[in-house]
Amino acid sequence: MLLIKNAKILSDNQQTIQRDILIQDGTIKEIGDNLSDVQADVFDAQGHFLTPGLVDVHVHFREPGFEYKETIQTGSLAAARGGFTTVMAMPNLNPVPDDQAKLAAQIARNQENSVIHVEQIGAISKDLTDHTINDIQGMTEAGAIAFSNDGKGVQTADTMLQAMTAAAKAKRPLIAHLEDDTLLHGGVMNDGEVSQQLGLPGITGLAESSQLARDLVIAKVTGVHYHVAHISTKESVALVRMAKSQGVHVTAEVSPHHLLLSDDAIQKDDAYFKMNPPLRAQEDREALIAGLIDGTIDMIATDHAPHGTEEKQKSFAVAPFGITGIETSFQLLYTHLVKSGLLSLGTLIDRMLIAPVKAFHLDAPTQIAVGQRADLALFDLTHLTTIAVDDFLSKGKNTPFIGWQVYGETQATWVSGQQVYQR
Ligand SMILES: NC(=O)N[C@@H](CC(=O)O)C(=O)O
Ligand SMILES: [Zn+2]
Ligand SMILES: [Zn+2]
Repeated sequence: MLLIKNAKILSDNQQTIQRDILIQDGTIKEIGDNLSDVQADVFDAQGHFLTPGLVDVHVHFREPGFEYKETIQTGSLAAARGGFTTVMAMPNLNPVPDDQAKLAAQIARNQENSVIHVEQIGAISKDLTDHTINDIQGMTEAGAIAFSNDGKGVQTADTMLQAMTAAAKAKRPLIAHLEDDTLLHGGVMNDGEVSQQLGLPGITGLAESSQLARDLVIAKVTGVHYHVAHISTKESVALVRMAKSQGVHVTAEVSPHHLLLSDDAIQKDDAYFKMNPPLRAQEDREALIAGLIDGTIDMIATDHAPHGTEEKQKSFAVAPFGITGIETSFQLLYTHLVKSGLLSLGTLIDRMLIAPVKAFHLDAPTQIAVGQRADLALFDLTHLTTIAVDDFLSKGKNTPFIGWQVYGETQATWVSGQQVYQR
């Protein structure tokens, strides 16, 4: 038994109230004032903010195939340090989980090596590239939570139509990484003034939004739950807003880095700022924040994309796309969206927990209540700390947020009442 004393939790009317929480057999048994239990281990939360563990629908844990970047173990420990207790893992692995047996093996591997809950996303098509649609029904039966070719765009309307039809039939969401290869022209960062100044080839926002427009009309016809990964442009936000108003079953996620940075933050050739989609213009960033506030963008997902330090220290032109993010997301967003007055704490928790659980029908608690599984995270909202790479549990040290000053440091994380992270 575990007794968490003096925790601040969100009340029904979005205020924080101080409570003690008693946990037995992995479940919340009692919530009250001045609880005591002689048999329980006591954890003093010291007035910090306690929430159900956060949920991230977009992470890359790299195992199997790229264990030098991350493993399921290091990725899940990093997630726990970020206050996350449930994540959805992308299938750009080697081998790619693209059939029923491989998907089942990947689920077993996740379960064996992770300290948190990891749901597995299956690949849409063979090797994430050619046009053979995988066995969506078979992988659904093996436990795939959704389907995506993340890392690659689905290039043809025909492939997308087949994939959406199969996913709709299997009642599984289809997650789109939007990227039209014919519009890339070798680009490595956002196409604009900054790319011109740095002499780096640009990626037009049309590579994302034109494919999104195509997908939304196909999604409407098929009735699939269509989810937009890492939305990055103002045109894409407008398209999702319009599609929602027309009853398309569409949801969207935005990453912390697209909310907090734009391409003008890139002042030199530094590949820690290189990710896909790229950091866009200031007006795109503003549209993303507005979309997050009005609910056009349903949720925040980190797109935690760890890479080796050596490969990320290469030039922008050749380094791999992607930044690590799961350990820093809550504190960055709390500091720069909540403390700054743009969002309430309750809305941030909605976008990082409640909305993802609802959209993907995940088995994860969304409130601190008696009978709920004790997946919990404790954050210190009052002390300022500095993001330091030496503190990372992820193998990936590649983030442009190193050195940023933030509130909201994780103090502890529990999964089913078992502590999986302690500051
Ligand atoms: N986001 C990235 O820049 N990279 C991701 C792939 C992806 O999410 O598209 C990766 O796997 O490294
Ligand atoms: Zn992607
Ligand atoms: Zn990704």
